[in-house]
Amino acid sequence: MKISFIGAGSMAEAMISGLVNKNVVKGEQIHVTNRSENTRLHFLRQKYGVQTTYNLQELFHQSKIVILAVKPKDADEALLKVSPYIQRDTLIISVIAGVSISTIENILNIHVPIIRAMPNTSAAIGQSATAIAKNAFVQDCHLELAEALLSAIGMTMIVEEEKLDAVTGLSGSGPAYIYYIVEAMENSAQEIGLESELAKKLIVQTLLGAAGMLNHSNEKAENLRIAVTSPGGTTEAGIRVLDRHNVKDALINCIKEATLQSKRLSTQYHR
Ligand SMILES: NC(=O)C1=CN([C@@H]2O[C@H](COP(=O)(O)OP(=O)(O)OC[C@H]3O[C@@H](n4cnc5c(N)ncnc54)[C@H](O)[C@@H]3O)[C@@H](O)[C@H]2O)C=CC1
Ligand SMILES: O=C(O)[C@@H]1CCC=N1
Repeated sequence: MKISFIGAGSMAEAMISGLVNKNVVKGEQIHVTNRSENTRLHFLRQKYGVQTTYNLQELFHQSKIVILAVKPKDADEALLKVSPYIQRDTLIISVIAGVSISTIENILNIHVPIIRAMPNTSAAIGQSATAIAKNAFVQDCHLELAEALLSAIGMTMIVEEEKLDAVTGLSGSGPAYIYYIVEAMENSAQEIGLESELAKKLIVQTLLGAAGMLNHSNEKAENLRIAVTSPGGTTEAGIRVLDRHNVKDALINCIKEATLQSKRLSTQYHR
């Protein structure tokens, strides 16, 4: 099976890394192109053994799956460029945020199966939370193919396309919110007198443990938080500061704003 990537940035690399490291396909079965940065293609070739080219005919020849991984602003140009090479039985998987299936259909102007997916960068270690939506030309065999591929980079769920803006705001961007919190934890470590290496280990295990608790216990996050918070204790003192700064509201607004931005992009790039 040959898989072609249009776009060779962070998301493409996360997916390539997940696919190759989980042995779903060999590196040489993956073909990659980007706009013009040959050094980036060279890097991916060296690291994952993928094939790279700027010859689109070669890229698409016998390619069963084409993964679109360019930025929303470049979608129009990239789709126009590749449209002459798309065959009716090519499965298109787009991870482009905020570009609707109908926009892709309108630009490609050919009846092809299209799956719009919203993964996140944890795909690199097989831990993406991915939601997918499909167009009318997607048959069971295409869905099976997409799920087999995407399950190698994490968990996949099928949703209505209208939910993908919210998915983008919540879990597509989600890793960044967590890293933002970790940055704050790392910064504080210095000030409270913990060396960065020790702090990093403690932080990462704390995240893994909390994620494991959320995954394996039947308790809601709120109850798990309450269980940590002894009356008159340290957590209570810390969380009081978060509440004073309305951090929960800020996070809620952050996710709503990211969702809105996905909707704005959909309008901006609608064709
Ligand atoms: N980075 C992330 O966490 C996630 C990103 N996405 C989506 O994935 C897409 C890619 O994001 P990143 O990898 O972060 O972007 P990036 O900027 O790292 O990579 C974009 C790639 O597209 C290539 N490109 C641009 N125009 C092109 C053209 N006309 N023909 C061929 N290649 C072209 C660039 O050369 C570059 O390799 C975006 O649409 C983003 O919304 C989706 C989920 C998560
Ligand atoms: O920031 C972005 O636009 C992309 C989509 C989800 C994560 N990164």
